[in-house]
This record gives sequence, C-alpha cells and structure tokens, in this order.
Amino acid sequence: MDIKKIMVIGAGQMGGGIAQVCAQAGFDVKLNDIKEESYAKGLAVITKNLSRNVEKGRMTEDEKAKTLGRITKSFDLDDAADVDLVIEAAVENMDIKRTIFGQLDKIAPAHTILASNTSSLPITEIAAATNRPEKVIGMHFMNPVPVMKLVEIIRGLATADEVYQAVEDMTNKLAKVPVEVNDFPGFVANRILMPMINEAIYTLYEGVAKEEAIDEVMRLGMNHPMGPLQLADFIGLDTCLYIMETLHEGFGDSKYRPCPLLRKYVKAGWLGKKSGRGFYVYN
Ligand SMILES: CC(=O)CC(=O)SCCNC(=O)CCNC(=O)[C@H](O)C(C)(C)COP(=O)(O)OP(=O)(O)OC[C@H]1O[C@@H](n2cnc3c(N)ncnc32)[C@H](O)[C@@H]1OP(=O)(O)O
Ligand SMILES: NC(=O)C1=CN([C@@H]2O[C@H](COP(=O)(O)OP(=O)(O)OC[C@H]3O[C@@H](n4cnc5c(N)ncnc54)[C@H](OP(=O)(O)O)[C@@H]3O)[C@@H](O)[C@H]2O)C=CC1
Repeated sequence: MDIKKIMVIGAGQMGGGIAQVCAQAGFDVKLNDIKEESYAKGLAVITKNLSRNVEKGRMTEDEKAKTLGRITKSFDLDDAADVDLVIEAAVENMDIKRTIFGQLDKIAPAHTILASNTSSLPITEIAAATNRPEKVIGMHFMNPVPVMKLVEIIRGLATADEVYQAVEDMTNKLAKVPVEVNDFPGFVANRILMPMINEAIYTLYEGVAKEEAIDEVMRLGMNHPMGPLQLADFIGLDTCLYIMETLHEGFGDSKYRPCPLLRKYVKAGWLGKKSGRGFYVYN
C-alpha cells in the first residue's frame, strides 16, 4: 500500500502536530476542522514551530515554505475522496468518532486506511461504524507530536496485517518509533499514565499536598520532565476525564474511578492550558 496523500481531521493540539510532521516528511496533507478559527489557530502553531526549526538551523526558509505548501485546508469530509490515509484527531468522544468514520467510509476510496489518534477509545468499536473494519487502525501519537518519538499502533479485532504494515512503514517515514499494541481500554500508554495522573489529583483532593508540591515530588524525585498535574493541564483535563471514564467503563474496576475534583474542573470549563486555567493559571 503506497501512502502519498493524507487527511488529518481536527486542527487542535494533536491534529496540528500530526499534520506538521506528515508535511515535513513530504506527504501532502489536507487539514480538516469544523471551524475556520480552529484551523487558523492550528496553522499558526505549525508556522511557529517551523520558524523555530529555521532559527535553530534545523531547516531552511525554503524547506519551511515547501512544508507549509504541502498543507491545504479542508472543512468538508468530501475532501477525503482522493486520500490514501485519514488520521482522525477530533475530540475524544465515541459518538463523534463513529459519525466521522461512518461518513469517511462512504467518501474515501476502497483502498484508503482510516486511522484514529484516539487516546483510549476502542478501535474495534470505531471500526464497526464502517464497512471496512480491516482497514481501521489506531495511530496514537504523543503530545507534543513534533517532539515525542512514540506512536502506539493499535490493532483492532479485524485490522488486516497489510494495513498494520503500511501504517508501521508510514510511522518510520515520519522518523517516529512504532510500537504494536492490542485493542484494550487505554492501550498501554494511558492505562499506565492516566491512573498515575488521577492518583495525583486524589492526592490534591484529599489535601495531602498542594499542586506545586505534588509536581515537585514527581519531577525531582522520579525525574519526570513534568509533574503529573502540570502534565494533566498540558494534555487537557477533558481528555484526561474521557480516558479515565473509558478505563472505568472498559474494565468495570473501581480502581479507575475518575477523581471528583477532575470532574468538577471539567464542569467548570477549567480544561488546563488550552482554556487558560486548570490546576494552574496560564496567560
Ligand atoms: C494523553 C495521551 O493520549 C498520550 C500523551 O500524549 S501523554 C503526554 C506525553 N508527553 C509527555 O509526557 C511530555 C512530558 N514533557 C516533556 O517531555 C517536556 O516537558 C517537553 C518536551 C514538553 C518540553 O521539554 P522541556 O525541556 O521541558 O522544555 P523546552 O526546552 O521548552 O522544550 C524542549 C524542546 O521541545 C520543543 N517543544 C516544547 N513544547 C513543544 C510543543 N508544544 N510543540 C512543539 N515543540 C515543543 C521546544 O521548542 C524545544 O525545542 P528546541 O529547543 O530543540 O527547539
Ligand atoms: N491532548 C493530548 O495530549 C492527546 C490527545 N489525543 C487524542 O487526540 C484527539 C484530539 O485531542 P486534542 O488535539 O488534544 O484536542 P483539541 O481539543 O485540542 O482538538 C480537537 C480539534 O478537533 C476539532 N473537531 C471537533 N469535532 C470535529 C469534527 N467533527 N470534525 C473535525 N474537527 C473536529 C475541534 O474543533 P473545535 O475546537 O472548533 O471544537 C478541535 O480543533 C482526541 O481523541 C484525544 O484523545 C491523543 C494523544 C495525546
């Protein structure tokens, strides 16, 4: 399977980063969102990241211009009619993802692979919204995408071997490291990471220590680059809550219950860095 043209759905922090690394690797990318302002915000971040690469001598002005030239805007899923791979990075919501995949199945050519960057939702259930479950796969990038090397590649129940192979080859072309994972709630990354973040939120909720203290313990004591509350703000508290709910529902085990403080913050619209306030305040 020869992948040349890609569509990325969602121009948020993940979709923008995925579009950037795909365009840098020479792929033509259609970047799709539902709102003009979300697309513009996503493109501005990509442009800033590429300018930094030029300043640091990692790419020339000409390469920056060519990379940006490979990204085109899209507000219509019909634009998937001539792509070889779709990478969906819209919000972490099963109904929205199933609707998008159902529509894509009708629009995209038969050979097109449909991948989701979901951080925890079952690939098998997303695939069941299509008539091509063998061509549906998880392609889970890490945040910030331009910096982090890992891509978890998740095989749904029906994912074909040649589809897995094509996505693994494509990941290598992006200079990322693919790791094969089976389809269980939270896969590997978030099954391990998110309960730690949730426990840090419980530690705050129960008054064991303040935000800065909890983060400092994990930064200085365990050499984590960011403390868990800072990382939760960076990921997005809405996304953290969705992931905990997926783990809780998927395993039916109370050890995955989301901390009430996490729910409260999300209900308040305190979503972390992207909304200007979470466990910390951002300008
Ligand atoms: C929720 C999920 O489903 C899965 C997930 O993604 S979980 C989250 C996984 N990610 C992590 O755990 C990230 C943990 N944090 C880190 O690794 C680091 O703090 C970090 C890489 C984000 C920043 O590193 P740092 O050394 O503290 O800061 P800083 O010196 O500013 O940045 C290092 C480099 O990364 C770049 N960088 C930092 N944030 C960036 C961003 N958001 N986008 C693009 N580049 C970024 C910087 O530009 C800098 O690059 P150069 O100096 O080489 O040009
Ligand atoms: N945040 C993280 O650290 C990580 C997140 N993920 C996963 O990546 C996905 C995206 O997360 P993230 O980038 O953080 O979220 P963001 O909220 O930053 O971005 C989501 C984007 O998708 C857009 N969008 C919403 N619905 C649609 C739709 N129907 N069609 C097209 N675009 C749509 C949103 O537009 P608008 O704002 O206008 O609503 C927004 O621009 C989620 O599945 C998440 O779980 C995976 C790895 C890490």
